[in-house]
Amino acid sequence: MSLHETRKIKLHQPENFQFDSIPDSHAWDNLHDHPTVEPVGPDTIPVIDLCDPKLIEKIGKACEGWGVFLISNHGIELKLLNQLCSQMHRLFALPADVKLKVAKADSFDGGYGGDPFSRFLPKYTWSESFTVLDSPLEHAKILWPNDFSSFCDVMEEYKTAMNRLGRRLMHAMLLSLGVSEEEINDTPFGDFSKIKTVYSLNSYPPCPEADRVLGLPPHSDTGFVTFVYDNGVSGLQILRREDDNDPKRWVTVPVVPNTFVVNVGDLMQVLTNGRFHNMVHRAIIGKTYHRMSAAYFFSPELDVKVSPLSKLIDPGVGPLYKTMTWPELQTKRSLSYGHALDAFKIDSN
Ligand SMILES: C=C1C[C@]23C[C@@]1(O)CC[C@H]2[C@@]12CCC[C@@](C)(C(=O)O1)[C@H]2[C@@H]3C(=O)O
Ligand SMILES: O=C(O)CCC(=O)C(=O)O
Ligand SMILES: [Fe+2]
Repeated sequence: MSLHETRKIKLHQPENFQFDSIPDSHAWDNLHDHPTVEPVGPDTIPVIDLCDPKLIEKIGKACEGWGVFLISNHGIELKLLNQLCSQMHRLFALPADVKLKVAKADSFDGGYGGDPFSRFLPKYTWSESFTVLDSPLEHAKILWPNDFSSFCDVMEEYKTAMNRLGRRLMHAMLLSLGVSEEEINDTPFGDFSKIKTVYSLNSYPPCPEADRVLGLPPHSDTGFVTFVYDNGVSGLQILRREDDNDPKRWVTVPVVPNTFVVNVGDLMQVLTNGRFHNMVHRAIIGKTYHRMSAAYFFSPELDVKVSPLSKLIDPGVGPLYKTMTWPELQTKRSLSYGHALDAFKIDSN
């Protein structure tokens, strides 16, 4: 398969590149719009131990002040996480023509593809991804006709573990805002068991001109929260700004063994009526190491209506967002790049 053919589906195929310098199609010119800083001093991203007696307080502070944090002691076995990384390696090591057999028909489908923003942006990303909606079985049977179950078994275990972790974290986040267990159980998602399973496995191959290419352009995720686990190679950056007077900067998320990065998504901003803010992030590329990550989008079933929780609505101000379903928000996102939530804002005038 030629580079030209793979480009038609807007995909970066590292094995197709024979280059002395990167092709212009992949060279971004606005990567240094804000300075990049290390996560130190005031930019130290919180690491929260899920067994900390002060968990609720710490989570609340991290969500209000940051929108991103790392979690340790999360209860997911290292053995499973190592298996997840091995399966990611196995998947992305497949030849391009095999991976393309399960190419996404549309950017919001499950399957293999480039990044979903490429249709809005002038350049291609230096990445590939495989998105799973519910189960990878159908695709895995095409990728590995004689051995699909080792991939599926690991993914099934990962899904069960992540849904349990997601529920636990959502409870802690809402408890931190004073929403009681009873009130959480009265939400349309009950105890957060009405959850749609969606995750993306991402691959960011190294690039000799790493500072001119981009893995994923800046975006916020649309679900409640996203859990990112990577293979120990750094590359995730978050756009930090404490208040309007603070200069924006890209903070590189540190690699801390056996932790997940958690970031607040659009639907969490809606649910908390703006108390917690979505987090803009991007993925950059390294010069030497191949980064892989699994991003688990903890989000409601597709027909569930999400609106600000009544407990969190200031009576003097009212709700800041209209009721929406996850697909309605995603549809807005698929029509333009950035600010999908604005379409659901309630004008306070
Ligand atoms: C269900 C999904 C979540 C997701 C859109 C998608 O249909 C499949 C991929 C996901 C992803 C990955 C990159 C960032 C993101 C914002 C995007 O556009 O596609 C997320 C999506 C999301 O959070 O809505
Ligand atoms: O690879 C990462 O660290 C981030 C991935 C991500 O932001 C996404 O899949 O939405
Ligand atoms: Fe993301």
